[in-house]
Amino acid sequence: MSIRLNCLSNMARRLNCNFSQWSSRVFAAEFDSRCDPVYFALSAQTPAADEKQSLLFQKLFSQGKAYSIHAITDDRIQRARSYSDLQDKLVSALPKSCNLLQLIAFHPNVNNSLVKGFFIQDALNNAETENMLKDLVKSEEFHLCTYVSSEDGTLWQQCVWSQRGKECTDVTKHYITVAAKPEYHPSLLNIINTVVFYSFEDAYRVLQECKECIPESKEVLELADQCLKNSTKGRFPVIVIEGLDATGKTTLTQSLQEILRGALLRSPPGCLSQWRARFDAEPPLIRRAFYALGNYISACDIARESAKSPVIVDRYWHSTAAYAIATEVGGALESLPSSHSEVYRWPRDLLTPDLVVLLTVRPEERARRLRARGVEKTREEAELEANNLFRQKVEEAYRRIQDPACVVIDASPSKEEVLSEVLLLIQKHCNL
Ligand SMILES: Nc1ncnc2c1ncn2[C@@H]1O[C@H](COP(=O)(O)OP(=O)(O)OP(=O)(O)O)[C@@H](O)[C@H]1O
Ligand SMILES: Nc1ccn([C@@H]2O[C@H](COP(=O)(O)O)[C@@H](O)[C@H]2O)c(=O)n1
Repeated sequence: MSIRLNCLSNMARRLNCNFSQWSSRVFAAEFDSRCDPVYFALSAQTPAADEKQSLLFQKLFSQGKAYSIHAITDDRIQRARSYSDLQDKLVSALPKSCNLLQLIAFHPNVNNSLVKGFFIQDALNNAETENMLKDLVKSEEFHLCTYVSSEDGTLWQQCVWSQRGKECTDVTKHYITVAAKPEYHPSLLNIINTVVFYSFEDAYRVLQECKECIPESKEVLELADQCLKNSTKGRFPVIVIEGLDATGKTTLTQSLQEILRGALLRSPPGCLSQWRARFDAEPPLIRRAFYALGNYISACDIARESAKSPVIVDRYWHSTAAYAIATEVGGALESLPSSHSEVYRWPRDLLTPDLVVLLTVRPEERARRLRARGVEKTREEAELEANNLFRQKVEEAYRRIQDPACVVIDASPSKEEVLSEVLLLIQKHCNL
């Protein structure tokens, strides 16, 4: 069986072997991002045997040998980067007999309590797997557990492994019980200020914390320092064009610029282009903070240009938030935060456009355009094409963002038809 990697993310605060820290956490192991995870908790007491529970745990733990592992550090930047490194190590070094799943631990309804790691099923109970995982624990960066059953196979325990001198041994054991499915998907606990930032300061702080490990952050921060934090819009309208890849944003924004004799800007702005690939390679916490700051830097240009002419913007805040939310939230479309959730609010200190148009295109037409263009796709866009569910989630998140909400138009018709529809919208919303 090949290594299967489901949707992934980052870890929260330091985890040690103190049972009290873990006892109230719920764990979720995700077999498939489209289905509900298996939720389980730890218990100090021997739980009553339960046939249904036992069958569920058989599926999870008894595939040869099972392990869980996650990074341990208080530093959120280091934690996010360790998680990414761990993912790379596991994907490249685990034997083919292993199945790699996402494992998260969280306190239900407690924001930012989510801790992310991996669950490993080794069908062949390979010594190589155990040695590799024990080596990782030696670096003291990671916390490793194994899962063992009672003799009759009805009860399961989690054993925490720890480095004692030269030996890595299991030091504590806790019973495992099935936990209730939480009201909201646990990934919602870590959206605000982890992948979506609602103020200049919050995004800026992340890059400040990165200065040592990512020297390029200093240059991005210098650019951010130069921009006015509360950019005020000029008297001309600001029109943002949003949409998934190949929905026609570039085509439309160029036509609008010509017809309205306006300025054409984009987010992230050109001055950040040289660092984009660098930050795209970083974990979501850092990558999303970079894009968030990009919006504030673009806002300065928008403020300046809107004093002189109408401004057309190719992607802005809606893109930053929609992609971040859709990527972070595992599971089905229904797992997205509900329409009234605060995650869809506009940042209080970011320049607000007069009109945001969301271009939507039927999936077949979008795929046709992508093929016709024949350009290399970014990792995320390649995933978009492969993953129809993710595409739907990004689009739905776009639609839910408020104040300003986007006006959705079907951009599947010809370029001329799309342009005239958007010009009508501009007339209606922007007094042009
Ligand atoms: N209304 C339309 N009908 C048919 N083809 C279109 C239409 N609008 C754009 N296209 C074509 O679709 C392709 C993608 O368009 P475009 O580059 O404008 O999209 P985009 O949203 O800017 O993509 P990206 O976000 O990847 O830059 C181009 O080849 C373009 O000529
Ligand atoms: N304001 C923005 C703009 C873009 N992104 C991220 O970039 C990707 C799409 O950019 P393209 O240049 O390919 O159009 C997308 O994956 C977004 O995550 C952003 O976050 N904010």
